[in-house]
Amino acid sequence: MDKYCKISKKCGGCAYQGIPYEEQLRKKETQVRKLLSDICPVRPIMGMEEPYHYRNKVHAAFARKHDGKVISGVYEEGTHRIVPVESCLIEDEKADAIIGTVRSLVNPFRIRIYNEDSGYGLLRHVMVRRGFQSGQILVVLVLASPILPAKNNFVKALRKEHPEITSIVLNVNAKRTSMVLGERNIVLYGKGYIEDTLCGKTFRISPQSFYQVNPVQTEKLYGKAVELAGLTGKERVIDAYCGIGTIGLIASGRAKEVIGVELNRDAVKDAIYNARINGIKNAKFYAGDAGEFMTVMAAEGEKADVLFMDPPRAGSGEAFLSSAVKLGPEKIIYISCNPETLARDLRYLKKKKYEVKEAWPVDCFAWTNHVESIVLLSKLKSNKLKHIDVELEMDELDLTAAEKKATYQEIKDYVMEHSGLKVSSLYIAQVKGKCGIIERENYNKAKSEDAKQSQCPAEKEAAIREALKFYGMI
Ligand SMILES: C[S@@+](CC[C@H](N)C(=O)[O-])C[C@H]1O[C@@H](n2cnc3c(N)ncnc32)[C@H](O)[C@@H]1O
Repeated sequence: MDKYCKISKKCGGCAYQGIPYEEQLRKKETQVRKLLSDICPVRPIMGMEEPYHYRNKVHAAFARKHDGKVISGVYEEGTHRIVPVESCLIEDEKADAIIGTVRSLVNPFRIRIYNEDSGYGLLRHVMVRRGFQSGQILVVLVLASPILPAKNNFVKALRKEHPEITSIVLNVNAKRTSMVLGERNIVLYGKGYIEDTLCGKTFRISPQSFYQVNPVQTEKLYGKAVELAGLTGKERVIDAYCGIGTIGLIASGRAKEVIGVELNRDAVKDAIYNARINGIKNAKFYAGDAGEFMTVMAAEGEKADVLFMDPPRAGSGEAFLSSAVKLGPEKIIYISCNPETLARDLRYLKKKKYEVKEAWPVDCFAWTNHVESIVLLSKLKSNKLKHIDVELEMDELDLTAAEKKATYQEIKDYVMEHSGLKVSSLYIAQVKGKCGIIERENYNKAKSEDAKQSQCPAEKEAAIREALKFYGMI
């Protein structure tokens, strides 16, 4: 039985509240399939076993009500009114408890709450980050000024309730902005960051650095991304939009060289540090705009074998993509949290001699309508057209949208792998016909109308149907 959140309507964070989890997964998979229907086959979505309390980063805005009561939570959609949140089905429970304690300390410590309209007051937000494997906890108090009265006692009181906190940072955000974090950090306790382990590597994560919010799904995401890259140890790999270097460092043991680029300087410092603490010597990280970086690399005639790209929701830009094509990697692994910009960028790459092989949706954001995807692209060989397989007699040339999703050979391979049965193209064509996937006339008919055709046996039909389902064709 799925759990239900009473404040979901006001909060607006979980658009899929009230929808059973299995159905959420189907909706997300269908969404990706629709958006990529003319681009590539979409594999089944990777869902969560326990889709609750997965968010390892929680942040709460603070306000004081007219009666003096302190509340914390999220902004009601489209407004600056705070919806009080004491517990949340997707947030880390320990983080919620820590935010509750900060709330309870505000009045005893006479901390003024920041007022968005007047710009007066001190406490704006609290952000908590928890390492999934390490259990380390970082609390970031976002204040409008660097001075927190009685700060040592405040830290002591917070740690008394939560001795598991490993670091507390005062972040100064004096600007009248909707950005949560300011630029300056003052460490009040501990190291000022947390470390966590992902895919066997340790990562330092500073307050301002990006880190995927769902660690269980992130391991699946990165595992699949590295698997699709099919590295042999000889490759020059680019990790673009690399954050704290996660993907590149995880891939580094199977590559000759890794080059990472990232806009956020704090994240780049983390990436360099992370290479060091993991004893990785074949990775370099650069701070800068990924598009500009790729443009310079391409202009200097550099080459790369594999490109991992994991841009923000807006996707990538023309400068990045056109330079990526010039660098000519054999494979591109595109990781995206926005299937719409993903589809746009894939269309561009498809026109530039890249074959979009397959997409894997991953549910990193249960109960919300967001979905992450990984896509494998491979560079078309110039002689590719000469290698049209005999199976292309079964013609990939005038396929319907559903047909495009898997070739005859892919269906045959799937059937062989999953049921051990060998099936002919004719049988596949017959089953497709039954499923309403329009075939060219001559697939189904023998040359002579009178000639007898063998009919697909029931057992093979069931196996072919299973493959068609797998590829989202029926
Ligand atoms: C979706 S995150 C991915 C980070 C990393 N690959 C990971 O999995 O943790 C996107 C990253 O792109 C960075 N970014 C945003 N715009 C950028 C740009 N124009 N050039 C380089 N990096 C950028 C962000 O700071 C963020 O770290």
